Amino acid sequence: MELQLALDLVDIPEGIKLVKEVESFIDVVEIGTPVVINEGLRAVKEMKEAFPDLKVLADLKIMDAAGYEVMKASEAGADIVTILGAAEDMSIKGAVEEAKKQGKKILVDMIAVKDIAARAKELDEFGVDYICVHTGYDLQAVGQNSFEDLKAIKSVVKNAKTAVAGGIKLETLPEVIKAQPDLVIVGGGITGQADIKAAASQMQKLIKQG
Ligand SMILES: O=C(CO)[C@H](O)[C@H](O)COP(=O)(O)O
Repeated sequence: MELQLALDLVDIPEGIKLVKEVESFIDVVEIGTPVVINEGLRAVKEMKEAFPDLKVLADLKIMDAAGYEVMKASEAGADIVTILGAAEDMSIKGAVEEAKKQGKKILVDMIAVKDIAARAKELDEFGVDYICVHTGYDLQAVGQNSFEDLKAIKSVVKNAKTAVAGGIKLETLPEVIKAQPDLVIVGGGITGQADIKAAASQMQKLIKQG
């Protein structure tokens, strides 16, 4: 099980400063969608240059023109690129094909997908690398989480790794770990804490205990 730190509400210098503090506790650093919108793929490039040993995920949430966008994110240094599970099958296949060509990985974000289990089964057959259940900020605000969706994809996915994101905190991490995802994605649960280092370190400890 790996830990991914999601950076959503920072600029590039703030992001790099933050990662310096928690570098040894995380496996993947995510350049979140708002950061890509504000800073462009330059954020991916500068993060990879600053931390060549960390995997960098570009959270592009691709919906169309997937091959091209995966190519651009890969050129910027991304190791993993995200596409939406709601995208057309052709787009998902295009993303997988380009990622394979570039030696990169595709993570499918299942945000807003209604029949999670059925779509996860299809995506798994397309050869995606990760399938991620995700409760976005708007549904977190009304008290939702992704624990049941994680169990649902775990029961159907045979090849892809599974991931979970959306409002995970130190207190809820044990319940997430029980479902045994391959990748746990945490943003505010680390970046919003008074002691960022302690939060990341405690999370890594729980994840390592499995
Ligand atoms: O992709 C995202 C929002 O669309 C976030 O990066 C993801 O939800 C993790 O952040 P948090 O733990 O703060 O919810």
